[in-house]
Amino acid sequence: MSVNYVNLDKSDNFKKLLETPVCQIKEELSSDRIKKYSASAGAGLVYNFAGKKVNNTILTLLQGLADEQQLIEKYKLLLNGDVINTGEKRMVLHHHTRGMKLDDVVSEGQDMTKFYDGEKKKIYDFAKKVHNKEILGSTGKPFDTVVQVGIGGSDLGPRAIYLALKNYNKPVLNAHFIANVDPDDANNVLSSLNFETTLFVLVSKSGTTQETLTNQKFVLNKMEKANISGLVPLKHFVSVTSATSPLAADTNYLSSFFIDNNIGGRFSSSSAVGGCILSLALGPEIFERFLSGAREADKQALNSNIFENAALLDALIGVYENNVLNMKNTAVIPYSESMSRFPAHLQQLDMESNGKSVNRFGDRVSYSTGVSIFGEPGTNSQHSFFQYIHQATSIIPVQFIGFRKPQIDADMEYQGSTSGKKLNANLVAQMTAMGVGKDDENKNKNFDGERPTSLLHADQLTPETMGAILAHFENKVMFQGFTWNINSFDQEGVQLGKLLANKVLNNQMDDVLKSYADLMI
Ligand SMILES: O=P(O)(O)OC[C@H]1O[C@](O)(CO)[C@@H](O)[C@@H]1O
Repeated sequence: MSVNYVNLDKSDNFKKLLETPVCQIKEELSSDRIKKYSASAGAGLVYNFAGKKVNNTILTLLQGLADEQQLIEKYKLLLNGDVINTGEKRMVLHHHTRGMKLDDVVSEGQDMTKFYDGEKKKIYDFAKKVHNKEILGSTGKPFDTVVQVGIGGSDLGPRAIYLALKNYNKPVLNAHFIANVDPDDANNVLSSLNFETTLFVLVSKSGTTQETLTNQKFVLNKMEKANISGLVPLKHFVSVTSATSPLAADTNYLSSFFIDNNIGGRFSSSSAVGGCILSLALGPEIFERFLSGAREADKQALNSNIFENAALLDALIGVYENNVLNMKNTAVIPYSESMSRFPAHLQQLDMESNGKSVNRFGDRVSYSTGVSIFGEPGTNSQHSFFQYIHQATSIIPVQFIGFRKPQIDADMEYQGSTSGKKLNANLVAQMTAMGVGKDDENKNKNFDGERPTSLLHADQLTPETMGAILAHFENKVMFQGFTWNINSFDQEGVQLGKLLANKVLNNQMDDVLKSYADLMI
């Protein structure tokens, strides 16, 4: 299959979109539209886009744009192991970690399905032995706690998913996370733990990340200082890394699990990076259900019809908002406290992937790529930054996420309604207020409306739904990257800061760096 990688501004459908009159949500929104404007995301997850500034003309052009930019063909090439990550000359294989593939893919002589399944089986066996108390701490006590030490993609996704699912099924082991090199944070987490019953999962794909290696030392130091008779600190550590990293050579860990360089950090939640902590904390069965939800969403994303492919449609509407309507921010608001860290994961996923200025061939692009993302759970966010979203002069599209049922059967009624009903009443009220607004003679109390919203909804936040939500956004980011003709899978923009931090630590500073350093060190 041959495809053309072409900049967005060369697309005829994009040029037509620029000339097409913008539609008004207030005029379009109706109960019929709310029923009709829905696309399946897989695994029971549905994307409702009735609150978007799109009509049939615009949607037809977005379908044309998807076809013209060969988005589905490019997804298929990615699945089949094309070197899609041109910057790092790598394949992009995170779909394969959840069993989503078209054909077998071989990388460096290795069948990748066998590799990912093999590491997953090693993790499941290890987790079961920990749960069955066949594997014990070095002083002979069973493990009751697991702590992931890692940062960025080695922290955000696994942490968000653990928090999302720990209410669904009581954790087998309680999980904690240490990411920041802030000593107060590591100290806080460690101060509440019993080292004899704690297992640490050190996660670094590169095995060179300064913060993670420092935090490993921090933990080891604390364990040594605790002076517990018979405690062998490294026998409370497993590592998750790539086979080529310096960590891979260290055989002192209790066990080691591997990923490979074809999995980007921010796309690694369904690999051993998420698999190890989530299988230990929640159990292999829950992780397997999570993977099946992600796989369902990946399959749905193969559909070339935008009305049957939520990730594709979400991606295209996002491009339309960014490049035609000039909206450069997106708020992601889950009406679920369990999803409190999911917006933070999306910040890395989306902004590290699509915050680029050059196309996949290294040429500067003349249009904007990526959006800035922020978010907090509702209803808390209503009492915080929603004033801005309702009445500020700049418009921020809102991506709502909601569930019809809570995870725990413990709701109660007060003033005629349950807490869960109040939560979702607020969600639908916000969507309506943002789209339709309210006229008032007092301009201070006037709501213009015309704030675009969408809703990803499902019955309940289950492992399958969580997998589908994760994959939905991964695939959305991928489709947007293809539409903008950029490489979504490298992250050169994070290197300069790392280099300069090392210059400060090694005392190799120029005047500007030295003057800033004098303020802080
Ligand atoms: O897993 P590693 O190699 O420690 O990297 C952690 C994170 O650092 C980054 O490379 C950015 O600095 C992310 O892309 C990655 O998720």
